[in-house]
Amino acid sequence: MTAEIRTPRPAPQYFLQPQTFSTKKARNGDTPRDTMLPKPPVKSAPPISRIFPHRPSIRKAQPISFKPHKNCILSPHYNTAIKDLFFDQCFEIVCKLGVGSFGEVFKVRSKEDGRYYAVKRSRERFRGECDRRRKLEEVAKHEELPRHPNCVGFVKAWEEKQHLYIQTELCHTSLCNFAEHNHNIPEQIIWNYLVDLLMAVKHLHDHDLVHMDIKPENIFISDDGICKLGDFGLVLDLRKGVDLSEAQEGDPKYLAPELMAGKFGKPADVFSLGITILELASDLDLPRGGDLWHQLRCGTLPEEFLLGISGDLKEVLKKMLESEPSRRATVDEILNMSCVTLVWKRRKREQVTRSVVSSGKCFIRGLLSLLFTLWLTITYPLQSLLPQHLQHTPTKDSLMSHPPEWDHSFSDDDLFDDEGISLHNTSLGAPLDFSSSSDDSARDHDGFLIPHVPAQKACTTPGLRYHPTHHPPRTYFSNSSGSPVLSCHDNIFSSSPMASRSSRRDYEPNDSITPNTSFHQADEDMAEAAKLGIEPKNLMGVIMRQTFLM
Ligand SMILES: Nc1ncnc2c1ncn2[C@@H]1O[C@H](COP(=O)(O)OP(=O)(O)OP(=O)(O)O)[C@@H](O)[C@H]1O
Repeated sequence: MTAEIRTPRPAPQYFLQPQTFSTKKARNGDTPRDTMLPKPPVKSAPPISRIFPHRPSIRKAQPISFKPHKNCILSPHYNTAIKDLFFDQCFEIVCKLGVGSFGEVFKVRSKEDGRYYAVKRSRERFRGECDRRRKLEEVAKHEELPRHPNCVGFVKAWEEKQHLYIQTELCHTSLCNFAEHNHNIPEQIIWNYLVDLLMAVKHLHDHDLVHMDIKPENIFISDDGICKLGDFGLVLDLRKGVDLSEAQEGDPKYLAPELMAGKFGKPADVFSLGITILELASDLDLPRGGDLWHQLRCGTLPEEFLLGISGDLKEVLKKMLESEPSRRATVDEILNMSCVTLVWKRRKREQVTRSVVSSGKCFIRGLLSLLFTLWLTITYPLQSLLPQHLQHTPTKDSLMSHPPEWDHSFSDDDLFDDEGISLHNTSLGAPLDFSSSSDDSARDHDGFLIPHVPAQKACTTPGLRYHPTHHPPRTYFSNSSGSPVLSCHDNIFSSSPMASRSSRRDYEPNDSITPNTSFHQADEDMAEAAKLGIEPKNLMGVIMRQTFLM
């Protein structure tokens, strides 16, 4: 028998490929970064009715929750007798935010609390019970994650007409969109985002959860510039033991090398975050495969990726992109690096300040509502003691059924009251005089009392002519968007913008008019009013209006 002569196997060589990365700036947004992800293949499945012949069709929206004691009422505003979808009944759709492989995401305004949210609606109907269960997994994973300021907050989920809806906190944009439209991002911002994301990943890892799909598309930026981790569809719960048949790896571009060998664990998130930050800092489209892809996973960071990046950031990136998972730094180790700790402490301070401010706002809102209720409780019984014609004080009910009308599309006319008084001219400085209020002519067309305002005190803006009539001047306060939102002295229940335009003003060209008075100004006005002894009724008007606006 002749021995088989074996020639040595050739050493592996990567195919030489044209470079698979380009600068984002060079593309200048002309071509999309990646083509839209393809829809999942539709296998020619038999109709659902044939697979589940006896499955009762669910017509109404069904809440989805995997928490045992969660209140399962979708919304008190939902009328199941109406054919309209729960989504249409309870939300106003503002715009479509984006489309992913799973679904379409809409910016919506909840009719229940008036706040804005993002609602993701699955693109395709459930293709059977298995498909439905798989999609609902995302809800279970999102729900089990404890809340954190650097993770996109989950609100609720429901299914209707074979579609899954997930309502979450609304963010300003995704990191992917941000990077597409912003080049040469200052390193300070990159440090901020890195630390925000490290805090999010730390939160997950502290709960033995692994995200498994960290990439710019799954990272969001809030209105106040905070980076938040989202899309928890692939999260692995290490406490439940990793079932490798269930585990799914994310986008190959951000994939940790050990995942190719089926080693799932926390270091994979560190690597994906490292690639994400490298992409942001270098402004390059990183490769999805090929030579460079392998180089990045062998611990070699090509110099061309690191141009213009500070030494500190390079060091952090090298630790995060270590090829061997056991040698790769953990999130805690990175957070403890002195250059990161500095930013971490600052971001934490900012976080605390933000939460104190928002708690303060909530507290003031609660206090003002309480004050208003107290005021109603005290004044309502007293009213019966007043002569009949003075008994017109609005009740809370009438307030709710006739909320103040805000005119957002205000013109020059709106900056002046009927008598030509600048609305900026805070006439709260003038003490109100109810002495003539017993006269019917001192009531407006709705029958509300109109206080008499002495002209000299009311008109303090030079260059404005004021013709005192029975109408009081107004003070407008602004909301954060700068829209005029309330007027103080005239009765809020009759503050129709149309009524305010009933007569023309006299306007001098050199009038210096500022359309709005800020809340800060409003506080000063209230203090001024208190000094001058303004009636509580008017103060309560101010308080109520502020309560509505907070
Ligand atoms: N909470 C949110 N706030 C603002 N915009 C959002 C929010 N969630 C999603 N979007 C926008 O919608 C787009 C699609 O969302 P998302 O990536 O979550 O969908 P998806 O179907 O889960 O995608 P994929 O599974 O492919 O990651 C995002 O790129 C983003 O622009």
